[in-house]
Amino acid sequence: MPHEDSETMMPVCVDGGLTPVLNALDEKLEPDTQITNYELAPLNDKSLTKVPQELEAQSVAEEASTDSAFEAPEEDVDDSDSDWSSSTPQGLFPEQVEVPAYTLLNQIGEGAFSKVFRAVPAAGSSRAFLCKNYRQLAVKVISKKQLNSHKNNDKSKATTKEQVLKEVAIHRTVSAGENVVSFVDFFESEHYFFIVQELLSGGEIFGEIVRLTYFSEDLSRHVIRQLALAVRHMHSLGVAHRDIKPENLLFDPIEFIPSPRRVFRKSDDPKTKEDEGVFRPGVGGGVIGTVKLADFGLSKQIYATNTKTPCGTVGYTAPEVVKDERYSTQVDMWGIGCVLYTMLCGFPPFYDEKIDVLTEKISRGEYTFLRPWWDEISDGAKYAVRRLLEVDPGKRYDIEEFLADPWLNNCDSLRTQEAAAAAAQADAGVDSKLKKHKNYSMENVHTSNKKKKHVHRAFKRDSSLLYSPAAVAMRDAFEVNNAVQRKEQVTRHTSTGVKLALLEENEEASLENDMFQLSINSSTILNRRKKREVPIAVEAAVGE
Ligand SMILES: Nc1ncnc2c1ncn2[C@@H]1O[C@H](COP(=O)(O)OP(=O)(O)OP(=O)(O)O)[C@@H](O)[C@H]1O
Repeated sequence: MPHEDSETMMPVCVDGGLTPVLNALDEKLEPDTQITNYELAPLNDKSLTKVPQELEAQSVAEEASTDSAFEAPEEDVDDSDSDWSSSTPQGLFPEQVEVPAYTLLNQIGEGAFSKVFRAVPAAGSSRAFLCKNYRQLAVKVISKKQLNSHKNNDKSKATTKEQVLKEVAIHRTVSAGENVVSFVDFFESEHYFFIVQELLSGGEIFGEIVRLTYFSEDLSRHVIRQLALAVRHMHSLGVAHRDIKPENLLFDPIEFIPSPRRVFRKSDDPKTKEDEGVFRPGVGGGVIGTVKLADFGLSKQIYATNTKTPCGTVGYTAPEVVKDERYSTQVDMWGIGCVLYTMLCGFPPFYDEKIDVLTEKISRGEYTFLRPWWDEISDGAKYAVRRLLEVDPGKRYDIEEFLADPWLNNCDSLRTQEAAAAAAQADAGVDSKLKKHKNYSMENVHTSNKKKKHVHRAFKRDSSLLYSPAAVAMRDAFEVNNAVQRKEQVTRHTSTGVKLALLEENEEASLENDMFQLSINSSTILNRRKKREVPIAVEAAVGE
């Protein structure tokens, strides 16, 4: 039942909102315990099947003495030198001491306050049962010290913990979506928060765009459709992701099958353009199979699904407010448009070295289908991009409209001969189709099921590509773009006089941060990047 408090007009989250979940999480916090294990009641079918109730039974602190019916994962075969397949830790990580339930194998990603590790449930631990469903996992480790050093007053400290809990609550809420990275586990230790998720071993779609410079229409459609399905799931639950970008799209790799006949666009340099490989309808193209949406750090519940009432606004349910709230999810449609544009041509729709100019271009929706890069891209694809990059959120495609778009529903076309040949090759046996790709170190990864000896691939990408000036510029463009979109949403609320009760404190803080980032108008992206702490490799690349 919705909780209404029309007298006080206090922002109380309605039934189905996240506040009850957060409160429940908060009550579980025991400040004096070294490791806090949150009891997370499953919120969806997927987490029910993948995170059984045993998860709640034991404290992670009890690991050493736990005598569980642990079925040790079978050893991998011939994978000792592989980053993505080895079950041997590739170092002793300081974080490991505080997470005995999982064995951290190697670091695979990094965020502003976090590191992400490939991991396995520790033998004999209370999480060992997870081996049945997950051969490997991704453990996001958020450093409390780094979080807190970002802010310097007590109120903000509380806010940052709240932000982490909110990310967890939202991730759990949306985790059942087919194309959403599954949530597995969450707990806190003295120095860290740990968010455990399913592992997508291909890494980020971002890396593939950089490597291939652009995707064919077939491959773009394959990726964007899966992103759209993830977004539909989130929107159906009243949640907006608000940070859609190629870095937050992860994929499971498939075997690479080289194109028997390369087709180049006139803007390509045949000497340097990487082969995308054969596209197989229903499977994927290049090395990209299943695609899933990750990172719910900026996600927000917009409305409760049962009432469609704006979340956090009680006693204020005028139709225009509800309409406006629903428009909030339209931020994601803009994000989908930017990702689609970028995949099709290899560069983002909005870019300028000066942030104030870039901000202006984004606000006005000023982009073009630049020649010669867009010359050979179909009108159907351009139409879809146009409908997504519509400045007025009311006119912009919503998720259902996009999923019905003719171009998106064009059957995965072309190259049927190649697809048939690929299928024949696949039938001929696994080993014969393993092809060496020059930009990858390819490793065979054997699953724990020795009977099937199913082989899939893990890839090590040439990381220098990820810090090339073009790659850094693309990252920056998405970062600024998403911040502008979030800001526009709030500005629209304010200017239409709509009550901003939905802006919780932590969101105001992040908004301020966005505003700060965008208010340094005279900065160029280059200067701004230098002001932040960035990896040395980025600086080096920029300095070239
Ligand atoms: N489930 C996963 N499987 C594989 N890799 C992952 C997974 N989750 C995260 N990563 C890798 O770690 C990176 C950082 O993760 P994530 O985006 O969740 O961290 P973050 O702290 O929210 O980052 P940011 O500061 O950019 O928002 C991802 O971009 C990805 O490369």
